[in-house]
Amino acid sequence: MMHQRQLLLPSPSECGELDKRAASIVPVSRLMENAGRAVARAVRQHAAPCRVLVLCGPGNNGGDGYVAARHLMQAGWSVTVAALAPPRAGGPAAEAAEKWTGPVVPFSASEAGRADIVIDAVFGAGQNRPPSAQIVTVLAAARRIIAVDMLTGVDGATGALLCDLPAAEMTVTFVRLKPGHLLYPGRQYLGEVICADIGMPEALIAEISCLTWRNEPGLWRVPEMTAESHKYTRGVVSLCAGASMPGAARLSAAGARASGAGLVRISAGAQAAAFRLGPPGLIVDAEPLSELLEDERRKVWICGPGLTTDEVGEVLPMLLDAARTVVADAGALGWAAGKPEKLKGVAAITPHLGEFTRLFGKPGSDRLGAAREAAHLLGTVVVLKGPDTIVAAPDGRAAINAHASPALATAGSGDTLSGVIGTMLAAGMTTWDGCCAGVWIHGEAGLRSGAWPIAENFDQHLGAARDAAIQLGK
Ligand SMILES: NC(=O)C1=CN([C@@H]2O[C@H](COP(=O)(O)OP(=O)(O)OC[C@H]3O[C@@H](n4cnc5c(N)ncnc54)[C@H](O)[C@@H]3O)[C@@H](O)[C@H]2O)[C@@H](O)CC1
Ligand SMILES: Nc1ncnc2c1ncn2[C@@H]1O[C@H](COP(=O)(O)OP(=O)(O)O)[C@@H](O)[C@H]1O
Ligand SMILES: [K+]
Repeated sequence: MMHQRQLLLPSPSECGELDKRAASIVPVSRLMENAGRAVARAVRQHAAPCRVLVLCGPGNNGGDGYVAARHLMQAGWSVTVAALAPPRAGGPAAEAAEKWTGPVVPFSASEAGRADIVIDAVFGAGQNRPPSAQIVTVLAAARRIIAVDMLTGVDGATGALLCDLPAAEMTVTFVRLKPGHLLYPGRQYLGEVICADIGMPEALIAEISCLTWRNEPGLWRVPEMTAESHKYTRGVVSLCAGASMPGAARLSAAGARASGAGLVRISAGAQAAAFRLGPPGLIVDAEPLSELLEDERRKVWICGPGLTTDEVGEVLPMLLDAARTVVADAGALGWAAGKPEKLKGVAAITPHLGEFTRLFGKPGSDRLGAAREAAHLLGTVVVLKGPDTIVAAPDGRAAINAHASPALATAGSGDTLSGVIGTMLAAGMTTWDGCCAGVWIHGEAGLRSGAWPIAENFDQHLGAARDAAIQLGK
């Protein structure tokens, strides 16, 4: 099982905090030696011996570059170094540069173009502004790039692109991945991302004030079935259905059932007859919602899939008045467009980027920060869906999900997700844990669904996906 601490995604500034604390225990020069050696090892495993140019910046990222160059040369590779600027005198990078005895060439596009592989050690965690045109031109001339810590031009905190970039084949980072390694658009420029252990004391990692994690089992635990389980302990999920888009509510209900809810009931009102033609295990209620809400066992409600904004307006305020745990999706998000405060009181919202924008405005290049702000503003968990789904809690915690597949990008897939999240909450998980687990299980089902699935296919894999989450979380 992954420990929560192993899943931390420190931002570059949190890494700076870590480096400062570490300095009194492990000399930075030793961490740098380990980092550079790890880069050289990764390069040797990745490619056959060839001509390598190491581009070194003035900071510690450049320092790692000088160390990597030395180790590759010692392994018999043909290596040259080009320095953007000399390292700060007296620092660990200057020490590493002094130990470089091989050829130094100009920091130029022609040198980059001559090399078989360019190692980018220009800037890493210290990037605080866009790279100059000179740096962009030199990187663009490279045939193959391997990045040290982070590709120059990708913001490690947000995954935002700071300039036009060629893609790296591989990125070797240290200690922990950073948010920018998982967040798009940066993620698609990093190639394979490897995280090397460089001897940073684990106890120090537990001390930094980082509230961002990779979304994997271990961050949360999914309840198991026990011999005494009954349908109410497994959890009851209720949904509101509408007249015009019955499919969405049915997909959401199917997602809830297939991910292990004990009982799923759909409040269909006048549409009950139509819903009763659906799967026999789905319980369809025709009674008015006010009557259904008298049953206190029906705590968790999904509101939005398949509902028009008018229909949401009729039911969502009633659910909130009755203090239900509400997962608001689709139509419920449209109902609150431009007035997100209408959603105060719901447990979780699950917008895709378009819905998020209609609620809160364009998130800009820092979606992680925007999701956190939205969660804080509403006091609800925000699941900002996409290839790098972000789950943000009002208290500042955030998880980034990389466990998914573009196979999920098919209409109805979001409805399935709201059902899975409903099941996790009905099983007794906290809202934050349940949303994170739901997103991971949905991603796992997508990964198991083969090529080009339709939303209905995910259901067949949700049980196994939940089981995988249980087993991996042990
Ligand atoms: N996290 C860790 O535990 C370790 C990190 N190490 C390395 O240290 C790196 C961080 O080192 P630094 O903090 O020195 O930062 P960088 O080497 O990334 O940047 C150095 C300096 O460049 C300047 N700068 C940033 N963007 C610029 C731009 N676009 N144009 C011009 N100048 C710019 C900054 O002001 C900064 O002072 C990491 O990326 C990693 O490679 C390792 O050496 C050792 C251990
Ligand atoms: N490229 C992708 N890679 C991984 N997951 C994706 C990708 N695109 C979309 N998804 C996931 O698919 C689901 C789509 O949900 P949504 O946009 O609400 O669609 P719909 O409303 O049609 O159901 C979300 O869970 C989202 O995270
Ligand atoms: K770099």
